[in-house]
Amino acid sequence: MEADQQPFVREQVTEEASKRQTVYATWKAFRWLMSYVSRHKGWMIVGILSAIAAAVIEIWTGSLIEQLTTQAEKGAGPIVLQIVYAVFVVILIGVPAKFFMSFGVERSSASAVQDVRNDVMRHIGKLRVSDLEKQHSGDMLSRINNDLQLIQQFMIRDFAQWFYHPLLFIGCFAYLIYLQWELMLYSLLLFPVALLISQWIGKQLERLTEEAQTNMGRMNVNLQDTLGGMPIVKSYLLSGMLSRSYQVLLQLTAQKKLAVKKREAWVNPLLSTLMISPIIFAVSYGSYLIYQGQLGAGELVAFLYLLNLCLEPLEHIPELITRTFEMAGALRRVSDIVEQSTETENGHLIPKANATPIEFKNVTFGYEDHSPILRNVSFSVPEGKTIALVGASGGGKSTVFKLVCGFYPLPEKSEGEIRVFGTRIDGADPEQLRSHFSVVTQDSYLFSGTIAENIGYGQEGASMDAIIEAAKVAQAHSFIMKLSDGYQTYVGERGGFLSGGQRQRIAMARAFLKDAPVLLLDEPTSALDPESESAVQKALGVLMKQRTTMVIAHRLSTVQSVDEIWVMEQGNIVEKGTHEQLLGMNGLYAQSYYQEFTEAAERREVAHT
Ligand SMILES: Nc1ncnc2c1ncn2[C@@H]1O[C@H](COP(=O)(O)OP(=O)(O)OP(=O)(O)O)[C@@H](O)[C@H]1O
Repeated sequence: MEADQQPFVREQVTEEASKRQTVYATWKAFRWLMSYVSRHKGWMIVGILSAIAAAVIEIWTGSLIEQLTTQAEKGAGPIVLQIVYAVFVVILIGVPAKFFMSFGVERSSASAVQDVRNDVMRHIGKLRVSDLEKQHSGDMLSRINNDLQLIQQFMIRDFAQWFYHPLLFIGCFAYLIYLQWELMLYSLLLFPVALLISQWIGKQLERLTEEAQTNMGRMNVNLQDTLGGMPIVKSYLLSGMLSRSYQVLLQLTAQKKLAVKKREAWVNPLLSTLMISPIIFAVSYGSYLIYQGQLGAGELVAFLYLLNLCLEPLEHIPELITRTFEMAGALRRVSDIVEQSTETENGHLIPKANATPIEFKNVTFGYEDHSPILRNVSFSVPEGKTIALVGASGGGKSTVFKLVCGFYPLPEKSEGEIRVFGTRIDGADPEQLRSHFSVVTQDSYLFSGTIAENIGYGQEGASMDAIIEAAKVAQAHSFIMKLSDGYQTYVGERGGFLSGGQRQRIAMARAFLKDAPVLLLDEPTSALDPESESAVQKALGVLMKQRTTMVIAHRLSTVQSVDEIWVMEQGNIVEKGTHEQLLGMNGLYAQSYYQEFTEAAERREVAHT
């Protein structure tokens, strides 16, 4: 029996622990948000003080009305008139108080949320590539757009109400207790029930909203995949499948949102009814007291006015609680982003004179701890030389580049080290590190914008002359000039309006402009037709001159003239030498070379027949 109960107990314990974690995460996220609000505390203080003033003015008006009815009952005409004037004056003072309550909090909250957006974006820019690769950009977008929108709405619409309504309630409540404590307590008989219901529902709404927001993130992921991979989606007839999964997510999100609305729909009328109950109780019991001669009719009128004031916040507070719970879920999802650790920024990477540009010493690395991709790799790339990395797919060639650029750190307990210009790169400033490299990959990324802008990204503030010069060296100038808008031609999303060869030459021009001492080329010509390839090869030849270069290549014919070729096999460098030396070794390189040579000859023969 005890053994049977154990899993149940364990489940309860983990549920308790996860609840505690959620509460802690919410509290931390809220403190994080408040740190932004405190940067704009001037207007926030104006807003909060005005909220307090507005609440005090409301209570003051109630107290004047109570005096008014009492004096009217006594027949004190002149005093009554004075009180009526006083009521008007106090009401007029209340108008600016309410304006500054809304405006002060809105102004400070809007600025705070703007800072949050900026900081979240900056933080994303500093996240580790290794962590970013594990998340989908669509989900990230959803957090930045949908979740931050929810937080913004809460801050602007609801935050000030948290100062105004509770204070109004406490003030009115205390005053009513002072006036007629017995009548007040009878009136509020059913009130705790309303508060309990709204708190219970609030928690459900928080959970449902978080689930709906998570689903919206997934919908974004789906949408981005569909739009981003449209040619593949269409050619593999995937649009039906993708739209079905979008529909499922949409339905799930709609269900969650409907569940939120359903709860609100039945709880709000119930709460409104419970809200009116104090008035009904007060009128009934108050009439009885008048009948008993213990209360004047005027006193009851004043009591009802103040009770109504007291109920106004109680009508809003449950709604405020539910919206706060809704916002808490979104806040946790946004603050999750800034909780993720960023790349180190403290170290410096200052090139030492005559130091080797790239050096690996006993580097063992795996994306997962248990399966190494590189095994005890050591090498150094001499200054001004060109080294080609070749080998079978999956051997770890691109991983070498990712490590050199510091995208993935070596494990802490690793005995290996990577040095760039003599300095260990772990702990080095990532921007300083990457300033030493120009990277050109197989599918170079072009940003939405013009050709000039895309080349200009190579060097901040580059002049148009420098951009044109770089394009000329990259063999791109002549095709750019043939385009209707020349350098101002819009390249489309990811450079979709240009051909593969044109995109590569623009990427090459960008690399020229960067003018970094080391070139990392990851199969820059493998996706090109022979004509584009020869143009890109020509550009590469100029780019590589007097620079240290590492080039990854699949086709061995493209790297025969480099200074040295290194063959990678299952995470090791197994052969090193010039093209001739490697052929002489008659090893893996020679086998691959002759196979490629034979295949090319066969293809030529087929083409001739
Ligand atoms: N981000 C990643 N997370 C997990 N595993 C990865 C990641 N990137 C690469 N790998 C794995 O590491 C191994 C080496 O990949 P790498 O890209 O370095 O090989 P490669 O020699 O450049 O291959 P190719 O010539 O096909 O580009 C592969 O088994 C690959 O699946």
